[in-house]
Amino acid sequence: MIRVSHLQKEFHIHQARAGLAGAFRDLFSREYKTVKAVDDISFTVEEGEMFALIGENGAGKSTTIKMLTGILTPSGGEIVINGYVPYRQREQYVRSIGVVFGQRSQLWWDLSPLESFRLLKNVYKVDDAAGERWLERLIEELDIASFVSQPVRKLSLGQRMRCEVAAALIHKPKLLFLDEPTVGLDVLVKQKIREFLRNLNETEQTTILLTTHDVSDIEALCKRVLVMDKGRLIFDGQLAELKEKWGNGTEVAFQFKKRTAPEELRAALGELPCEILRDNEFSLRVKVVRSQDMLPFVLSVVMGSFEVSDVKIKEASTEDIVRNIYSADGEVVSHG
Ligand SMILES: Nc1ncnc2c1ncn2[C@@H]1O[C@H](COP(=O)(O)OP(=O)(O)OP(=O)(O)O)[C@@H](O)[C@H]1O
Repeated sequence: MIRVSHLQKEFHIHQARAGLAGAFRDLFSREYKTVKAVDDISFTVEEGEMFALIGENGAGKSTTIKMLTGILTPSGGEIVINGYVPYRQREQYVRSIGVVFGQRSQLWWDLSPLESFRLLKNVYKVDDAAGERWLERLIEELDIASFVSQPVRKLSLGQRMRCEVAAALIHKPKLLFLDEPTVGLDVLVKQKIREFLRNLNETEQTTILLTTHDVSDIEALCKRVLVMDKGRLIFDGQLAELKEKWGNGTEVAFQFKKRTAPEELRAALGELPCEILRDNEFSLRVKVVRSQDMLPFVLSVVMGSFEVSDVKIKEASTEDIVRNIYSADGEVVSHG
């Protein structure tokens, strides 16, 4: 459905010189700096995938989405989506996609969402019985019936966002882009929107790409995650893999029936690359990095060699991982 190869976008930014003399010189010759907002990224997406594009502020997510939706023309590389090149065949292409940009509305401020939906139906030429049934389904599943006839300016952010999602889907696109769809929303509205998106993906096979700063959006919706940093794609894979790669690993806390020294545990585990931490004489923690391979081994060795009264396994949360991806100074921690 989506094929992106060696995509690039550069911006040329005018750099103002300092002081009055600098401003005077700027009148005659301007200095420009080039910013590589998107720097040679490639990925493909199959129909029906639901995935997240994440990265810290300025990583290049919005620029990427703008190129994918045909708003910006790339400086280099190629994008083919559904057989279209977005920035070249913009008019036909936008009929096949839906877009929700958190900060930009598709709804007319002084009209009710319902009136906006009817106008959009005309624009997209889906003003038939099937289009009407689809709209009714959107209204029901997004639970917006009680306020869909009020002017948009009177709606709360959560109500408006649900209407925005309906507006983006009026023409039943096969591909939906969402840029920060849950930012600023309360937990219940977030849940409603997520449930709706999950169901849409399952029943209609809609391909969904979202950018988000909210880690719980990813946990709830996406198996696949793309991580951008300084314009480059630094990770493309399953959420579970991301946890393995950037998580601090998994920690297993053992409570022993008898006093047990870390050295005894080390002797039992041999050369296994793991860290052993001591809480007290009866409890030790084992930290493993590649948990999928290591964890069963650690459990069987320790349980087989010692008398254990309790075991607790603590996996890194996605929140921890995202925090780990960006170290305190915003640099990406290198993991090979
Ligand atoms: N129109 C523009 N002109 C000049 N520079 C731009 C423009 N748009 C983006 N940039 C620069 O490109 C880089 C990537 O920005 P982009 O908005 O794509 O990042 P982002 O990952 O979406 O960040 P955020 O999470 O803050 O939205 C930044 O350095 C930004 O300053």
